[in-house]
Amino acid sequence: MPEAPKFKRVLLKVSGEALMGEGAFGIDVGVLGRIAGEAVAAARGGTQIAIVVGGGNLFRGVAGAARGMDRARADHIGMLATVMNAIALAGAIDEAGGKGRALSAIPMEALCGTYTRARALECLDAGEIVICAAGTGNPFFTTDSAAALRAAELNCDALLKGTQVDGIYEADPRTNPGARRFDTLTFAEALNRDLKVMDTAAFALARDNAIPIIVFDINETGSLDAVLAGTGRATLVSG
Ligand SMILES: Nc1ncnc2c1ncn2[C@@H]1O[C@H](COP(=O)(O)OP(=O)(O)OP(=O)(O)O)[C@@H](O)[C@H]1O
Ligand SMILES: O=c1ccn([C@@H]2O[C@H](COP(=O)(O)O)[C@@H](O)[C@H]2O)c(=O)[nH]1
Repeated sequence: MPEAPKFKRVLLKVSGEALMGEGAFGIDVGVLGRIAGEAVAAARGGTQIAIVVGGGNLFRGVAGAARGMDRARADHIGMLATVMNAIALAGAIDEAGGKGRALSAIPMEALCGTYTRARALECLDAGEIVICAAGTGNPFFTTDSAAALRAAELNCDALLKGTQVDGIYEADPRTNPGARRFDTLTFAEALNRDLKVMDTAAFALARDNAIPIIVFDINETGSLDAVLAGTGRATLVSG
């Protein structure tokens, strides 16, 4: 008999930047297909998957604001970037043999469904992979906060942050190659150390709702499967 999945339902945060692959901008269709395939395999294994996708491969509001744009408008553009990624990911999931359902926090019915909690839960229970687009639907937030929010309201067992690094370090490992990596952290430690891998609002929301966060490298083939099996290289934030 196959082993019961460790998690019944998870929220997977897919880094926008990861979708660039080796490129400097945009979507690498090969990377998109691999991530979609891994999500479909996980869903077939019995874990319900809701995804929040970032937009860092296309546009970040803070970058627009730094160049003189109004921050709220820049964030609107950033949220649209996440919708583009969500539509692409839903298509790749369909091509991988699953059913991808993009639901946007900002209604745009010609392109995808509108996110409501009830609709997302209905789709998840029907075995679909739900991609929550447009973040929280509000400027001045990030998709990490959106991931924590959706994880809480969809009663997810864990928030899996699939990013560009294989866990949380004492400082950004991409600019501090000597930084020490943590296998586990408490929420208090993560917040007190002001680790920049995820924003404070996201850590706090996950802590307040007792949702463990697992940070792992989504660029690594098979990493999602390993994390779901509890064997992957990752940092677990809990407590
Ligand atoms: N203490 C730290 N430990 C690990 N990574 C860190 C740390 N501080 C900063 N980082 C950086 O944070 C990045 C992840 O943050 P961020 O959420 O902005 O990007 P992302 O996951 O690629 O999402 P997106 O591209 O969608 O915005 C990592 O790739 C890493 O370089
Ligand atoms: O709730 C949200 C989520 C995101 N944004 C904007 O989108 C971009 C892309 O998201 P990342 O988390 O950086 O990948 C973000 O920079 C914001 O500009 C938002 O406004 N509200």
